Amino acid sequence: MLSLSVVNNGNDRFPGLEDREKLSYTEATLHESMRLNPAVTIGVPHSTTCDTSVDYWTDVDRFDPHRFLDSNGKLSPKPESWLPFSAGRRVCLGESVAKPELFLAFATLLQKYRFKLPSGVITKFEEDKDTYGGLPAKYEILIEERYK
Ligand code: HEM
Repeated sequence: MLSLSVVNNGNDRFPGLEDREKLSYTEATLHESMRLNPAVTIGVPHSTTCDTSVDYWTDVDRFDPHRFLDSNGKLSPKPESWLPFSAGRRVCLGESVAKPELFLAFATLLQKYRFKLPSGVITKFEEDKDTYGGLPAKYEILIEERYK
């Protein structure tokens, strides 16, 4: 598995789409984030879709990017129960645009910054009940520059 620091190669370039296949863990992390907190709600509570159903995933509420990787650390084929872009007639027409864009933004942020939890802060993966659209509940994070 290649790390973002290898892609960084002395901080002289941003991650590109050519790195996508090599950065399987980064891609798997995005998949897992979208499984638990999809960016688009589809008119039914996310808890009723198979992305978060105990019938389709082991330890369904645990954040674990490894569920999208094979034994060699490569990205596995997309599971049928992974549906942040929906499926069938109403499938998202922008999936092939959104996924590479998300990869570039996420990989660039992770390459430049280190994201940490301040001591004593606990992550909250449940939805913020005060906002519409399934946004995650608010909690503090620390962001540090990796290279100065
Ligand atoms: C992370 C980003 C995105 C996610 C998670 C997402 C997810 C979805 C979902 C779940 C639906 C189905 C909604 C429903 O059935 O009610 C949908 C529909 C759609 N999406 Fe996206 N989307 C994303 C980005 C985009 C982008 C960037 C575009 C355009 C370039 C796009 C274009 C569309 C269109 C046109 C539909 C309607 C398809 C139809 O009903 O015929 N989406 N999207």
